[in-house]
Amino acid sequence: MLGRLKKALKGLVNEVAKSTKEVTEEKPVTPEERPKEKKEEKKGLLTKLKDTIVYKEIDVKKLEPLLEEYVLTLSELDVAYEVAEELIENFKKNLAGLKIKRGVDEREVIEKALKDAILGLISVPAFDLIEEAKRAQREGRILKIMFMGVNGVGKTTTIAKVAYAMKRAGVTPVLAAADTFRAGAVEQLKVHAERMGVPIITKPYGSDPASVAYDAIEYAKARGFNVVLIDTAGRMHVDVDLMNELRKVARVAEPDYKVLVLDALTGNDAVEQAKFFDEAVGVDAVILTKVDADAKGGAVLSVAATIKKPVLYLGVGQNYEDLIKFDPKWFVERLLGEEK
Ligand SMILES: Nc1nc2c(ncn2[C@@H]2O[C@H](COP(=O)(O)OP(=O)(O)OP(=O)(O)O)[C@@H](O)[C@H]2O)c(=O)[nH]1
Repeated sequence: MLGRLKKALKGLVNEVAKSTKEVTEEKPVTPEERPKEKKEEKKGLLTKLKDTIVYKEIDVKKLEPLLEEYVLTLSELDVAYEVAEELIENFKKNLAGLKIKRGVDEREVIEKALKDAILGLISVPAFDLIEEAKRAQREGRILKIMFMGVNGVGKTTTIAKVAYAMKRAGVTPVLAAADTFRAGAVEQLKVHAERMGVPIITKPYGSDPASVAYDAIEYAKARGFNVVLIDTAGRMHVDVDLMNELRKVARVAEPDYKVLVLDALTGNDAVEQAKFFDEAVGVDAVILTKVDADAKGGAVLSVAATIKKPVLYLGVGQNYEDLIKFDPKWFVERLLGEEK
């Protein structure tokens, strides 16, 4: 998971660490720092030590070619080019003027500069769907979440994972099988619903998806459920009909959150999909799937940095439990911290 990106970033830290140089600076001695009268005779050596401070700094200018090379390295690992550029630019700013004191591990300081650069790109206010579900239940209202995404990204599996997590937290959701475009999709979601013991509202193949969402909300109201998870059809994002259909589902269901499911393995295309869906329908948050199978790792960074919408979860496998909460700090630790 994220293997190659991790390796590249560690490599970058090492390269930068090699280019630190020692600086010796004369520091004027203040009267308080002057040795006391009695010790006057020993003054010579002591004063000299006190007068000079040695630290290391990084010649960022000299590093330019290396850093530029890293923009390319990162973009080969699915970090969108503009994100890679911004990341390196921020890293450069964090390095400039750094004074690494004697005895301090320079790698740690450089690592922190890189971590901060990444955090600056991906830290956007997030929310927790499970906590939101619990809150809706406490307040006796209905939380509506609409899931979107192109074919095969893992949308149905992700809805099942979210439903599972909610059920475990004590909130049973109602599923709305509003992907009436693909006959198999309804069946697939039904299998999950039965396995987990959560209600599902379905309609025959070809029915109006907005009406399925509407019925599921009515069902939840009538039976006292507090969450409705709406599946929608996955087709290519450039499909105009699909986008109109999604807008209609959104208009009818008035979801609290529109969550876009993206596949980490699609790399830069995930970023394009995110932009497209955001412009066409509006996206509140993202869930990134198949991160377990993603050796490159850049998609997570790119998506979070490009659309400035929170990544809520990462899908890390095919089981219901394989959904982990995404936290930017956890993510940078995972990338640059100790091997876990
Ligand atoms: N390794 C891995 N596989 C996943 C993950 N999430 C989903 N999958 C697999 O991806 C494949 C597609 O998942 P679906 O849930 O059917 O995808 P979908 O987006 O609903 O597909 P459509 O219904 O065609 O739109 C399935 O084989 C899932 O098991 C994940 O986080 N990791």
